[in-house]
Amino acid sequence: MKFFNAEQIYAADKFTIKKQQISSNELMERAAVQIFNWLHLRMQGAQVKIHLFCGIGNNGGDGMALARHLKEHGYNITVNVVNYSEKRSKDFLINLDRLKDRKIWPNFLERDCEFEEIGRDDIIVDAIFGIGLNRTPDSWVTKLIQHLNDSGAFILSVDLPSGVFMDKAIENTQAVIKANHVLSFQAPKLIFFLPETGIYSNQWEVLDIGLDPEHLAGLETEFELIGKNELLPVYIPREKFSHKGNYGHALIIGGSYGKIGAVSLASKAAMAIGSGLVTAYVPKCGYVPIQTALPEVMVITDKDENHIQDITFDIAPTVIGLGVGMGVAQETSEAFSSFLDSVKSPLVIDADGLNLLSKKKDLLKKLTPKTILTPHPKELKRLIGEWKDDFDKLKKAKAFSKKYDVILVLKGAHTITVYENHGYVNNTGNPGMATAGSGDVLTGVITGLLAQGYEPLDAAVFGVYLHGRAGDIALEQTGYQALTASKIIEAIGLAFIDLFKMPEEPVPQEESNEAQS
Ligand SMILES: NC(=O)C1=CN([C@@H]2O[C@H](COP(=O)(O)OP(=O)(O)OC[C@H]3O[C@@H](n4cnc5c(N)ncnc54)[C@H](OP(=O)(O)O)[C@@H]3O)[C@@H](O)[C@H]2O)[C@@H](O)CC1
Ligand SMILES: [K+]
Repeated sequence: MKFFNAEQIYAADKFTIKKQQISSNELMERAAVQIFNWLHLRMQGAQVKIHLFCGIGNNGGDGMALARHLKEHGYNITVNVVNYSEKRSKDFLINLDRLKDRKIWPNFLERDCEFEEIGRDDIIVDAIFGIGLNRTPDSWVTKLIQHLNDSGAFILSVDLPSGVFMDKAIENTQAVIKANHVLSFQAPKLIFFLPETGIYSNQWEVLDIGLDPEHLAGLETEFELIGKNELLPVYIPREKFSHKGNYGHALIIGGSYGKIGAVSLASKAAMAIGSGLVTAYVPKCGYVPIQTALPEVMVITDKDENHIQDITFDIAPTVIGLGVGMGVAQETSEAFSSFLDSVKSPLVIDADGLNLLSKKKDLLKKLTPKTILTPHPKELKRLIGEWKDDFDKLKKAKAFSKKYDVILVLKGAHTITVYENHGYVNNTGNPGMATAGSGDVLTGVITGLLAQGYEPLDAAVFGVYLHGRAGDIALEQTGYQALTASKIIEAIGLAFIDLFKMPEEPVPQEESNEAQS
């Protein structure tokens, strides 16, 4: 699913209005009816107090139109206009008149006015600002926003939480609505997925308001949300007459005294994701543990007992995953540098491999094209330097990817894979996966996919998705706290099977008809 920017949404509005021969007000009405149906289905006429706060633009217009529908269905509402500007939009004014025609008189909120009391059990509809926000709200609007956040009431935001910009960082965190639920029109917004802005949208849902699908499909976007629809075409099916040689040979290089488990996890994950053969390259102390724990995996040992000192081998792996548990000893660093002089295979580099690259940035130039780097935030900072905010981070990551021709997997709650000018946002995974060894599993997963012939970018995006999905499936048995890296590996098979499950049944007809009435 694509993430559109504000200009693309405005243009899609215009295009749709022209093509479907409707007025902009009719489009607003569609949006408002969708929100009304959502609320009505859940509230079934309950007399909980609903406080609507509407701006003077089209986000406010959505709120005014919603107020009319709520009133007509007997809901207990108060309507407030947050009068932050004289420049009211045409469709806001039309909907204000329609409210007045029905004898509903909104309270007009201005600087220095008193705000109405809101109970903890009430509901707030936030339609103050939408995608048109272009500067930080005034201090009195900020105070109102704080008043709403402090009320403890359930906040439903229209399109996005008021105070979040579509394309830049928040300047004053006090001036942002903390939404319990966001009903976003047509497509999700990138800001729901970035840590600094995502915290303002506890939950979100997309409402289809019928913008022209062909027009939207033709738009180029910098970011997209990854789900089954994006990945099914990427999946490489298993051929009946194939053999293990068709599925590649993954070599996992890493480990040091006390950290052999990292290689064990990565190798096991590479096997579970379907690599034909897997070999682990470890210091001598890793030989017995890996041979004992993983009968399917072959082992090559370094000349040293405790640290890797010389990366040479006489096998021809399809792909190499390097760095997990490896340490940053001087000898390891030198061995890594001379290994990069001759390596031709595709590479996945994680953990201490990344730390070594950060220490000697010249090594980045020696990487095979489209090497996949999988940094967590601290490792990323060492690689690309400090960033000001999430948007700056993405900009720097793109520049870094272009400069060195690498694929960056920015690990986080919503991992984003960046290649050149594009970002692929993941939507699987859960906080239980913030656990030791989870990253080692991801390295194994991506390496194992590359071994099977997936293109590097596909392997990275698909690997991140499957790793997260396996974590979600494992969570059902373990809960957040007891989720371990080994449990993620065990669920990889189910993550593949889940890829081909049909989506859940739609809501039965009677129920959806009720919502329209
Ligand atoms: N296809 C869709 O998705 C559809 C979208 N629809 C809805 O339209 C919404 C976008 O509406 P919108 O363009 O009127 O902008 P909105 O956010 O209401 O802001 C209003 C104005 O406020 C101003 N302003 C900005 N910052 C400010 C500040 N700090 N303090 C004071 N003023 C400030 C700025 O005007 P300016 O003063 O800069 O000229 C801005 O224009 C969208 O989110 C969705 O809810 C649906 O109706 C139908 C289909
Ligand atoms: K809003």
